[in-house]
This record gives sequence, structure tokens and C-alpha cells, in this order.
Amino acid sequence: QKVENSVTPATPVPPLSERTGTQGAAAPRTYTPVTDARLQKPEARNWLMYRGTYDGHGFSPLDQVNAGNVRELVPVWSFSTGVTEGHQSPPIVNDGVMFVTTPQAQVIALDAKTGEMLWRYKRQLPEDLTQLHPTNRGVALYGDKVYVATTDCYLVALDAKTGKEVWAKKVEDYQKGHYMTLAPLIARGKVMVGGSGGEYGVRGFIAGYDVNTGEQAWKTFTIPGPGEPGHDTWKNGWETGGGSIWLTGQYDPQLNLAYWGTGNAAPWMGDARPGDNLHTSSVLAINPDDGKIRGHHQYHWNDSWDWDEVSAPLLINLDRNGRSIPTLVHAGRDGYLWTLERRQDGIRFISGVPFVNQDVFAKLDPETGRPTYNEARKPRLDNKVEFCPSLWGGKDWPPEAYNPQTKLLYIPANENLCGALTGHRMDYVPGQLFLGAGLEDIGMSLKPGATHIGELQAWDLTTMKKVWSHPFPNSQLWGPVLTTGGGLVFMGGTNDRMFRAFDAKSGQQLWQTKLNSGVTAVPSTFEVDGTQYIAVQSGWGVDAQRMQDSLVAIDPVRFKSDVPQGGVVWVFALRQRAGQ
Ligand SMILES: O=C(O)c1cc(C(=O)O)c2c(n1)C(=O)C(=O)c1cc(C(=O)O)[nH]c1-2
Ligand SMILES: [Ca+2]
Repeated sequence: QKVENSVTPATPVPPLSERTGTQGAAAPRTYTPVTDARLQKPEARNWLMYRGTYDGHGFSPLDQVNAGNVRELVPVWSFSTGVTEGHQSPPIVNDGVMFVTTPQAQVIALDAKTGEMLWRYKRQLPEDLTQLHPTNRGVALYGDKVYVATTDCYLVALDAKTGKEVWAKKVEDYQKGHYMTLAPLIARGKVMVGGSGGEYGVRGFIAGYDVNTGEQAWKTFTIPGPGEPGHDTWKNGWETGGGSIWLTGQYDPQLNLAYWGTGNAAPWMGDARPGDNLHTSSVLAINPDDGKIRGHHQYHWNDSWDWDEVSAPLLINLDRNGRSIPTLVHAGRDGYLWTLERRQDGIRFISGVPFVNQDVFAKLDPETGRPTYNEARKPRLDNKVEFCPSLWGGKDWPPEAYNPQTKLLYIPANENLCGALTGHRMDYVPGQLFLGAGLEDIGMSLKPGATHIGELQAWDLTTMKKVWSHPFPNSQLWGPVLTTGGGLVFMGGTNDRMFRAFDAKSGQQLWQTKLNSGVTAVPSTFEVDGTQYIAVQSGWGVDAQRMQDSLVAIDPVRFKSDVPQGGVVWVFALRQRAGQ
């Protein structure tokens, strides 16, 4: 099916639902161009990229809203997106202009102070497109353009002032199971994206495009082909081995390396594809200039649990034995908190400790971090195998945050959940699910006596100890975390539709408010005309919803919440500043 990409301002205008186009394009207004220098050192008042800064901390130094006054936080404006399913993108803000995305990769530009809509870009999607993960995680900004990665696997550049499409480049073929959900990463003139499709047996990749022209500069497969280092970790199946990329990478400007996490191996049963299967469930160091892989670390080999390790590690400089070490810190879907050293010449293992109940790893090699498995807990063909944590892991995609003032890492974890998979042989058919395990056989169970599932954890990375945690007795936790210079941690993610603030030092809950829908989106904060705002989208869906269905099947009384859907952008400020 042909996709109509041009914007035709013809009259009468067909309903937007029937075409690709831009609605309500506001008269051109001032817009501050985004430069490399600004991306490397964003002003405190702005939130210019997915996690705010290249190091992925999810931290803002703004402190007008703080632990002493957060109880005075009230909604200033809200905006209904008119879309259901999983709203996950952060409100990205550049000098008073806010950009959010919705499922189906709509892009909405709003006046960040007043909530007035400036424009909305909507893409007509092919009718035969199925969406296993109906979501989109946000835009990237550069120059006077806004970039979005679409569900039908195009990279689209829009004019930031008008929302008009400047170019759209086909990244991959959606009919072969490729789709995109991540926010692009921009560094040194390249806009980088990866593709989803680990459950369809794609061969994962990252591709870099020229920010101005949209020409593809390079494409790097996460799974090495014949002759490339690591290819010998596959006996068969490398062409359909997964290792997709569906979360934004982090970037170290000093080393000029971007760090990307990679997804599960495909199909799910490891004994269907013997070998370590590089680079699935790994982190890759990639040079944005040429796309070359300069280092890798595989968290767990021969993945058999559907444990994507796509969350890109946070870049944190840690004091260890009186020495400052540049590290990568990653709370894994495999339930381990990993610390690695980032170097010009590669990635070195430092430590790995479980942050949830994990019964799969018997031990880690102290030098390399390579786990030895408890074989009874490794799913395989023609068997039902139980393991903890469940296939959704100790933490799925919602990003953790690091506060350089408290020096604590905040992890939105799921504890006490186990799962089971029943493996079977299957043939690869392009564009069809390639799991090798029946979706109906995904068993979920609660550890006997479990007092809670969701758990916001705070870790001291110097001692590698959990210093506080906040449990959620009746809910899972799918809440991306924001932390601020006001000594606060903001997070939603529970099935009671709450959005909450915690004291970053003590973990004490200081504020909460019930929204229209559950919150699985990345929160952000920004300042306009001297007022600090906290912003987040509500809009429950995707796997938070699927986990909810599984929990209700386990215990309909305890987990009875029916979480309504529907996307809304919420913006909060202190009561005394709300009218300004
Ligand atoms: O392997 C993949 O390509 C892929 C893609 C995505 C996605 O694009 O959102 C998810 C997953 N896997 C996945 O395993 C998973 O648990 C998941 C949860 C969600 C979500 O939005 O809640 N997406 C995805
Ligand atoms: Ca996956």
C-alpha cells in the first residue's frame, strides 16, 4: 500500500484521519535552533532530548519545585491527545515550545506555558500494519527540525515552526516485521535510529542519517554477518536472530561513542540457535561518524527468557577506591544491576548484583561478568520452564534515573514476579511472530507470600547497596523516573493512575495526584518566564496493560483495577505560580 507523504493545503481539506498531514499549523513564531553545543550542554530551563541530557540521567537541576513545597503542585493545563494506547514520550521542550508524540507517531507541538496547540502532524499508516507495541517514545530536535521514527518504519523530519514534513526516509520494510517506537538520538550531524521487531525475527540494526538531507550515512547490524567479529557465536539463525533496538542510546561526547542496548534473541528458545548469539541482550559502543562498533558487552548469552537489554546504560562517573571511573550503569531486564567501564577501546565488566529475586544466574565470572546458568531455569524446546523474574524482567523499558546531588540511582522495579515459557520449534515466516513459545503459555506467578510487586528502589552506587525502597502492594510498576535539583523523584507507573513525588534522599512520598489514565510516560521538567513546570503524559497501554491482564488472572481481588486508557498531556506548577 502506498503511503501518502505530502502535505496538500487543498480545500476542502479531507479529514485528517484519512491522510498524512499537518493540522492547525500556527503562524511562524520564534524558535531557537538546536545546535550540537546546546545538545551537549542543554540550558537548565529546557528538556531537549529523551532523557534530558546525553548521559541519560533523567535529571534536571531546576529547584523551584522542591521537597519543601512540592505539596503545592497543581495542574496548570492539560491537553487530550485523542489517542488511546501507550503514551510514553516525554514532553520535550525548547524555549517554550513543547513536542510530544502519541501512539501511531503523531507529533503534537504545544505552547509549553499555555497549552495552546501550535500544530499536529499525523501520518497515514498502511492498513495492513499490525502493532505489537502501539507506542512512540518521542522526538529528537536539531536545527529548526523535529525528527520522529514512525510505526511504519520511516524517519521523518518536520519543520519545527509549522509541522510541515521536510523529508521522510524509509528505514526498513514494515511488512517484514520492522517497526519503530524509539526517540531518535542526534549527535555530530547524524540522526540515529534503531528498529523494533525482536518478536518477528528481524536482524537488529542502528542506522545513521544526515540531519539535513536525510541521506543514510551508515547502517550497522547488531548481529554480525559472515566475516565480522562475533559471527561465529551463531551456528544458525543469525539472519533472523533479533537483537532489535527500540530505546534511545546515550552519547559520550568525549569518547565520541554512542551506547545502545540491544533486544532479545529470536526465536525465544536458545537451544533453537546454539551459541552466545552476539550482540543480542548486549550494550554496543558505536561511533556516530561511521557507525562502527567500538566495543560491546553481552549481559547474558544465548538469551532464552525474552530479556531485551535495550535500556541504554547511564553514563556515570563513579568514585571507586579513590579513583573516578567512567562507567555505564544498567538495571537489566535480567534482574541484575550492571556496572561497566566505558573506554576508548571497549567496554570492561566491573560488577553485577541482583536488584530483584533472580533464580537463573548461578554465578558471574568475576573477570568478564559472564553468567553461569542454573540450567533448570533456562527455557528450552518441548518443555515448560519456570524462572524469575518473569519475561518482563526486573525492569522492562521504563528508564531509571540518577541524581548527581544525592548520588543515588532510582530503579522502577518489578519484584516477586516469576514466569514460565513452553518452547516449541517453528519456521520463520517474514512479517509473522517468531517466538517459538505460545503466547497463551506465558505463565505468570507471584512468589508465595509476596507483599508487593512494584518497587521504586534507590541504590548507592559507591557501596552497591539499596538504601531505600518504596513498595506498591497492589500494582506492578511501569513508571519512567525523573529526578531534580529540588531533591525530588517523580514517577507514575501504577495501576491506580497516580503520579507521585518522593523525597530523593529519604524515599518518603511527598505528593500524589490521580490522573485520567495510568502514567507510563517519561516525565520532564522545564522553565518558562521564571516558572518551573513538571510535565508528563498519561495514557496506559502496551505491556503495562498486558501485565495488568496477567495479574488480574492471578488475583482479581488484589489487582482488580481496570485502568482506563486515553492520552492527556499534564503540566503542573506550584499553586502560587500557576496563574502567571
Ligand atoms: O523485541 C522488540 O523489538 C521489542 C520492541 C518493543 C517496542 O518496540 O516497544 C517491546 C519489546 N520488544 C518487548 O520485549 C517488551 O517487553 C516491550 C514492552 C513495551 C511497551 O511499550 O510497554 N514495548 C516492548
Ligand atoms: Ca522483545
